[in-house]
Amino acid sequence: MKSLRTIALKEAQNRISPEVKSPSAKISDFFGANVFDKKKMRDFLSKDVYEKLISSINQGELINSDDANQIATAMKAWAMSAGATHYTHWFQPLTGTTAEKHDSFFEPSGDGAIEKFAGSALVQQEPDASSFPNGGIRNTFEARGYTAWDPSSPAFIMESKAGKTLCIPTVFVSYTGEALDYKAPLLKALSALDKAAVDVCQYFDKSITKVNASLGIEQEYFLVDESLFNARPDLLLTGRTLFGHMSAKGQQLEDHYFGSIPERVFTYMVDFENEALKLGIPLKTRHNEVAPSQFECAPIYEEINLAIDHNQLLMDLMEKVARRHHFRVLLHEKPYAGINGSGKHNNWSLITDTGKNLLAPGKTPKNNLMFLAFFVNTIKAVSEHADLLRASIASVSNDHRLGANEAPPAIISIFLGSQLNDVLDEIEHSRISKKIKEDNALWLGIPKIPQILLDNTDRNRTSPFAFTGNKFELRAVGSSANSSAPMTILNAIMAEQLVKFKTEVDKLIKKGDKKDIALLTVIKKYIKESKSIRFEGNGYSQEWEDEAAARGLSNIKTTPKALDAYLTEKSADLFASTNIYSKREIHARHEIMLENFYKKLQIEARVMGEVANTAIIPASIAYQNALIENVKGLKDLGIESKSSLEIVKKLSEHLDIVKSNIDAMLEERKVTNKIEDTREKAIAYDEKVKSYFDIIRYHADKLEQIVDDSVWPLPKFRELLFMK
Ligand SMILES: NC(=O)CC[C@H](N)C(=O)O
Repeated sequence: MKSLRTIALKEAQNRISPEVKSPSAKISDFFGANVFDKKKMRDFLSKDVYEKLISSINQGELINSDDANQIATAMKAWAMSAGATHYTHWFQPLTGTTAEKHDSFFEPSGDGAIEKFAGSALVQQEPDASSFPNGGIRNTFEARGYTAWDPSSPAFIMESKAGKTLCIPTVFVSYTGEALDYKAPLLKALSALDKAAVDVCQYFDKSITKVNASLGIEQEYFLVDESLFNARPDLLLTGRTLFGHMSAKGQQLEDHYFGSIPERVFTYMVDFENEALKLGIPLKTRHNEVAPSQFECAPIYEEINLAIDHNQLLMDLMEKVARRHHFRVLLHEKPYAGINGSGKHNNWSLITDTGKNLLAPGKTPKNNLMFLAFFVNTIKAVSEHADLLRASIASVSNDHRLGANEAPPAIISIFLGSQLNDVLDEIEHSRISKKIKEDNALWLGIPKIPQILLDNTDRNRTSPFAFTGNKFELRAVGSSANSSAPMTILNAIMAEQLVKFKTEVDKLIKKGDKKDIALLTVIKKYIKESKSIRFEGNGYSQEWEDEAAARGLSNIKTTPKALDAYLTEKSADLFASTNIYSKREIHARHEIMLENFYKKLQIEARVMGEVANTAIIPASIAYQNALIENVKGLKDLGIESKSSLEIVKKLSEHLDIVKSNIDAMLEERKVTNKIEDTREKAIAYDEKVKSYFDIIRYHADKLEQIVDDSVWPLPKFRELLFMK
């Protein structure tokens, strides 16, 4: 019988890409075609209701049930005119993926049938899905959960060959009102940030009434041929390779990054981009990434809630469209040990309703004071809550990625670039005279910030949080993550920080300081207090680990311990003051994250055992048997040959180590599974069960290098990485 690998290799060699036709040569012709956007709202709604909906989107005003009915009817009319038969609330439970439960518009009525979609069905639903992670919040006897419409993210139509579905973005909360998803806390953090930032903006510009966070998400991913993927149980079940010797050629020639995009991949990219563009996802960039078979796409930045919905939708689309091309997309942070992993770099900024980017240095010194206020408060916020930010990007898969191959280390630090570092140093050491009467004299005290910063594109890739000219880039986020987790924290800590800033500035003003002097005094104080978080050097070096320790910065390398930061008193104060998590909610989330962590390791350990026992060991023994025959045959002929015998012995050595460690790991799992406390269990999985992975893999990979290539059961790295 032919092995799955042999069949897969043959299939992978004969791929023909499906034909991809763009709806139009001009993207603007079809951009947002499947979105119930403002233009369509205007077409389908009365002027009065349209305006109410817009003010609900902008100001969060409530929509009454009559208006909700009208909006639902309009949405249904639009969706049906586009061919949709069903609708669903679309939400982001704590599984990490998106969730949907379709209902048809169709309803039997009297002697016929009608298509119906009531306002109540738009606004709220009760998915009878009691099996989402809830960390103990929902017992099965009170399993109700509600999805509630988020008007700030427009409804859209998901297309598939077999049908179309109207999707309504929603939050997901329990019967008792606790958040069970990623979106609800994010919206709360954004609202806290809006208020705090507007208050600070008032020092500079009274016309600002709203501040939105903006986000541009770079998405890295790997592609692998579907047949090869299916022949690797580890990829299929865990999203990463648990075995595999690195291919002789990997990324050492640096010939993949920004290289010419392979035709088959390009066709796939155009296909998913078209789907994304129709859904209003403003994709702009595509390129080869550093590792072989690794790629990246990036949209233009958007309001943050929308940007995150779009990224979640994009990941779903990328996976769906990949199947049409006989590809599988790997969103795992580290599918292949030894080469670059994948990140989801989050480019974050703050934008006012007057169109000003608060993290862009201004043209005039006055604008620069405003910039400095937001810039320095960001640094201060991160320095105060570095551990929580670290926790927010923690996951079992990101643990593999952090600290190597252009991914930042677990130590949170901020890279500013030399120019802005100099500016902050100058302010720190300047003397602010309280006697200054003339505003102009004060401006002399503020160093000039060059309007065009030096080219910042070649930035420090080892920094978790880097300033890039007019935004901060949180590079630590993993490629498979829902950005809401870190963005909820980033916006919440910024909100808390801005409130504190305002309190301090107001105090000085009350004492008689001029406003600008008060602002500068507090900014200067923060620069001093947050100095230890700033770092420009190589984040991978031992010197940095040592220096960071001396500075008192944490370096928590693994998830179960990093997650502790969610439960500190400092974090509890933050969650309470910004209203993003109740105690019950954060404990539930903490529990869910720990469970997710150990369950994924449990699956990996099982897959390792299974693949080693049923594929690697049998293939190695079969080859060994052939060699034994050979040794015997040679002996019969009176030929003295050492090489076959040596290989037989080597095989035995590696086989024994693989087998004994698989058995020992199984025993360790049995013990670990009995641990009741989730945190302890997660730590035991990490420190005990996982500690077997390396040794098992090392010897299995040695076997791969010895056993006859034609009988090796698993597609090899060179095939996974280079066949496309
Ligand atoms: N060139 C890059 O920016 C590589 C980034 C890297 N892939 C990461 O894990 O974040």
